[in-house]
Amino acid sequence: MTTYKALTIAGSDSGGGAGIQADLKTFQELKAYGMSAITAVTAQNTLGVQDVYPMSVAAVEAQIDSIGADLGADAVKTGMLFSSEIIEAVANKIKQYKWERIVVDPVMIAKGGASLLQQQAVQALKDHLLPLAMVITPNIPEAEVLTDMSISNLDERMEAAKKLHKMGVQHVVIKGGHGEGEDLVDLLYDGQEFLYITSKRIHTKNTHGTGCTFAAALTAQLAKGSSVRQAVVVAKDFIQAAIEEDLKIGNGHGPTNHWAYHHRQKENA
Ligand SMILES: Nc1ncnc2c1ncn2[C@@H]1O[C@H](COP(=O)(O)OP(=O)(O)O)[C@@H](O)[C@H]1O
Ligand SMILES: Cc1ncc(COP(=O)(O)OP(=O)(O)O)c(N)n1
Repeated sequence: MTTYKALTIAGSDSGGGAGIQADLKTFQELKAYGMSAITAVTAQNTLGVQDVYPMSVAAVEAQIDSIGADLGADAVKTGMLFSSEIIEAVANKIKQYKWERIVVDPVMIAKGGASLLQQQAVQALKDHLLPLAMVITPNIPEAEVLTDMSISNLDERMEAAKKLHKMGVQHVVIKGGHGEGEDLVDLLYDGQEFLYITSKRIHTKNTHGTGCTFAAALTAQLAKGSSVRQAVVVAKDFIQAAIEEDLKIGNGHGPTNHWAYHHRQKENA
């Protein structure tokens, strides 16, 4: 049996709904072996982010080296990177280990408004990491910051996807959670065609960590050899199940249910 390996380079969420914790749970549910390099520790729960403790660049590099020198990775996801120094170090390590299946989730601001990326680090993301990305998965506000345009309809989202593709990203997924209306569209652009992945909006406040979970599912599928298009479809099914069967824990925006997708697969088998 081949073991497929997925690495997440991201921040830790003590509440377990987003960040490294969401990524590792998702990798496990999709049968990819999960590994991590922690860029920052957040004190966080369903009510918000209480504190952020960034790791040193040396600590981030050392974790990646431990993995690169021994286990290797079939796909890599980046999440909260916090500073331009960490972004540059991560980009250099990705190049050093010649990792190619890279999913960049350009995490900027948590649901409660806490900043997870310093403002001055946006340029470093564009200069150093986007050209290495097989897929980038911004939500609408993140796509607006990266493209310096405002996005209020699907046409503008398509224009933003083209701009991001021109920055060197191979595939762009602009997620639709922050859009308007009952129909929710995640948009995939591969440089030639657009694919619209649609679903009904689920009315719940328990959406903490949806972006991390979606990108982690995508990464797990890429680690197993899926095409980007197939991986996005599975990731959408994974997050849909995780939101539909939310856990109703905590007093704020609760986490999604990372075992719901697998549970459904077993029930339908
Ligand atoms: N209320 C919802 N109902 C159904 N799917 C949702 C809902 N909110 C988010 N999603 C899905 O979760 C994923 C993350 O979306 P989004 O909220 O845009 O990103 P982020 O969590 O990074 O802000 C996307 O696949 C999106 O379609
Ligand atoms: C440590 C950490 N990383 C990323 C996020 C953002 O997660 P996301 O999936 O975008 O979900 P919300 O925070 O917007 O609910 C985070 N909160 N913490």
